Amino acid sequence: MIIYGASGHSKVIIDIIRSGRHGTIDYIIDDNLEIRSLLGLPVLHKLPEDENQEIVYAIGNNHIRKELSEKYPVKPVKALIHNSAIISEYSEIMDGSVVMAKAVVNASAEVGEHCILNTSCIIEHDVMIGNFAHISPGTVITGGVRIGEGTQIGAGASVIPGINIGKWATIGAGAVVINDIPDNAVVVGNPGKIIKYNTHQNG
Ligand SMILES: CC(=O)SCCNC(=O)CCNC(=O)[C@H](O)C(C)(C)COP(=O)(O)OP(=O)(O)OC[C@H]1O[C@@H](n2cnc3c(N)ncnc32)[C@H](O)[C@@H]1OP(=O)(O)O
Repeated sequence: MIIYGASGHSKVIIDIIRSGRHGTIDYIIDDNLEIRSLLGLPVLHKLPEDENQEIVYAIGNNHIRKELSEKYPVKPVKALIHNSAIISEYSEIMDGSVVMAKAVVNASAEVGEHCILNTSCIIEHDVMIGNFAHISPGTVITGGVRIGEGTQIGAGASVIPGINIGKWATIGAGAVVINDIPDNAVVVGNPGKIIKYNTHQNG
């Protein structure tokens, strides 16, 4: 398979793949011509000509990950899951998503395409997560929470059961979300309060 992006995030994805079960990495692609290798892998600067080549978008920015996946509609990889993650057989994680070490996904959770479930996040039962969302390290997403497309939940944040969080919102690091959150809202603190709204540029 091919990794698109030679960033810190792609280093963690390399670790997922090397943790087992996912086959081999052919090479990495990046626009930056100065980057020639990453963690012992070659970095090339053009897309594969074979449309059947599987690709994972190793880009942390949710908007850019979406734009790339729409611009280059090559075959996304099946979800990449670190060997130490605990994933219920009754959950679903869609193509292109990545699940870092020690993440937990419980029964009846549904995770969309090209999501990031970062290190040690907890996705409880019946949670629904839209495409291109990023659930940062150490977060706790409790039962029945819904998270819209492109939303980022910051490191260490918690969301109480049954809350609906809209699309392209940002929940700050360490926030505790106790109310429904509209699209594009930026929320910080405990209890979580809206401080502003994302535009495409800052979100
Ligand atoms: C593997 C990895 O690294 S995954 C990466 C995980 N990334 C994260 O968890 C990052 C989450 N991002 C944050 O928490 C950011 O601070 C954001 C998105 C909430 C806000 O960022 P910005 O838009 O740059 O806001 P800015 O820094 O200007 O802060 C605005 C106000 O909110 C406050 N604030 C910002 N973040 C937080 C926070 N997490 N908790 C409490 N207050 C906060 C600031 O103190 C400031 O308050 P003031 O106006 O009274 O001075």
